[in-house]
Amino acid sequence: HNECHENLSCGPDEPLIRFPFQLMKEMEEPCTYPRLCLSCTEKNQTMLLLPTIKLQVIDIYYEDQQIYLTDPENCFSNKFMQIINFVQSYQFESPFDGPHNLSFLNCTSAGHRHPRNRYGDYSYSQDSVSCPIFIFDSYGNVLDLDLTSCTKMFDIPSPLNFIDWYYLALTWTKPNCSECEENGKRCKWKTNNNTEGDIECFECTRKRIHVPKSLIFSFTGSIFLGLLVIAVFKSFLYFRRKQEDQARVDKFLEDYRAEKPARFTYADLKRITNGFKEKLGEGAHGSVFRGKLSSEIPVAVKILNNTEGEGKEFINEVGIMGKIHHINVVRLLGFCAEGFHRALVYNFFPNGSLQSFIFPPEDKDHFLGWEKLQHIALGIAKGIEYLHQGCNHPIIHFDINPHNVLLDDNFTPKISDFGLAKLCSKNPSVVSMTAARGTLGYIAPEVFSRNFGNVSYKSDIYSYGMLLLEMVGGRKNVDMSSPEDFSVLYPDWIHNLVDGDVHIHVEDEGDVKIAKKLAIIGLWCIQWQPGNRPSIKSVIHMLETQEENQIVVPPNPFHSATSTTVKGPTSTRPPLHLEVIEE
Ligand SMILES: Nc1ncnc2c1ncn2[C@@H]1O[C@H](COP(=O)(O)OP(=O)(O)OP(=O)(O)O)[C@@H](O)[C@H]1O
Repeated sequence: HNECHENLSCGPDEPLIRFPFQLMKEMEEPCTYPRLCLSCTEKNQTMLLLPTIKLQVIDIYYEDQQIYLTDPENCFSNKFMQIINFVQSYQFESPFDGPHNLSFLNCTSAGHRHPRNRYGDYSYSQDSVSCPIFIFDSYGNVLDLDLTSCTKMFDIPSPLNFIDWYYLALTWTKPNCSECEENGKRCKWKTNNNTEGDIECFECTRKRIHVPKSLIFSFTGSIFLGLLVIAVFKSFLYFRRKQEDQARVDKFLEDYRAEKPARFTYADLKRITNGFKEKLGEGAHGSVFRGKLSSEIPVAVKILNNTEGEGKEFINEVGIMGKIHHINVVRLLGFCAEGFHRALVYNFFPNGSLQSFIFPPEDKDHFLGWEKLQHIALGIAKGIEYLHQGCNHPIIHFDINPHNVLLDDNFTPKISDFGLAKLCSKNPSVVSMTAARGTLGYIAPEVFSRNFGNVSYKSDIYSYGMLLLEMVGGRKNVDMSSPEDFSVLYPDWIHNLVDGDVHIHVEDEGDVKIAKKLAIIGLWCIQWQPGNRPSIKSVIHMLETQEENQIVVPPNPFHSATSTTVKGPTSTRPPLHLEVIEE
């Protein structure tokens, strides 16, 4: 059914096919009343299918409901009865008013002009054998015909019109689509009609996909919402970036201000430490409490005992630490000096001091591992290098020991406790001392007694060496059981380790190398003569670049104070009851 197809036809010059006609395909069910069926030939001719015959369609005028037909075999007389039957049963009429006659002529030879197409091209044919009877319509034009060989058989009144004797013109009365067409509509057979041949009008509009309005609203709504979310997100990012910028500037300003330690009141400290609630530990100079600055920075507040030293420790710490900034040195954030209250405020380090991590390697639960120990040793050395050579005024710490090395979350060591430190002139090779100082076991001999040489930055090297050896051995380097007569235990033991006589617990070969390297460097650092100890730069160089077997093992100071022997355990020790020289 060509209900809406605009351009259905058998070929470019053929009439359009639409209601009430329908295009039949071959093998389709027979065309029965009220259907009017057309088919296409191979030569693209349009054929009207009557029950038993086919007539060629020359033209169809849908507005006038007229169809023009011709017989492809050019012999209407042969099909006259079928055509009459068809016209009557389908209620076709003649388009022209009034009765007229059809004359039947018997011709022995008749030269007819035949239409070849609907535009009036003609061809002549003469086939009086297959079609001896010629039908002549009284309306028709006979001028073109040669009827000399014809004899008239009979005349009959006819409902049909033959135009120019070769067109059959018919008007269909049913179905009548004029009403629908006047309203700009098309018509079609009623789908569930009881009376055959009934039609209904319909609008031939392009098929549209019906999208519910709600769907359109929700679609546009979601697009709008999406755009809104993107806009909000973008502005959120914009403002967050601005905030981050602002935070960066604030942090910079804060850091800039913090270049100099802040001054706190005692009330501030109370607030920071929440009334000195959480005590982290206690040292020789005071107690340390945990606290929090307003900006959520965790801090450790050291309340100094103000009974001794006339505030010297305090001045030392604030004076020195306020000036220095290094990743391996504790940062002094602030201080308090109010009446007799003295306090220092540092960054808080959750891992506490190195002392609490010095364990024998066998103690697997607490031992840090050799790699980490080497990393800590290197960090401390770099901190000392900074103090000795890196800042404006060289600083000798004088109290390097595991208590005064704090560890941050990543076990990066931070040298702390500058209470004994001394700011030196540009050439700190010789320092004047007023008293023996430091922590038992780590104090360089020359600090104890000038018999061993001048006090200098090499004193820190000695303390660092002892710290290294303690890290390797994981136990105390002095026997404190009889303080009157303490004995230095470590170096002898370490020498045995280096010689291979003592075995320490290691996981693999690499660990042995680290342990021996730390031990050898430690031994170099604790040479009795300050001049024999390496500078902290050489220590770093050895730690960073050299293999343990490339470093020469130093002489055993416990074998003889002046001995240059390189190897061999010793049983004799120099007297350790040295007189403290007051300067
Ligand atoms: N910044 C800090 N962060 C975390 N814990 C700290 C901090 N400073 C100190 N502590 C803890 O408080 C303890 C006491 O520290 P303090 O420096 O007063 O004493 P010390 O170094 O152990 O001894 P001394 O003062 O005699 O050298 C330390 O052992 C450490 O555990």
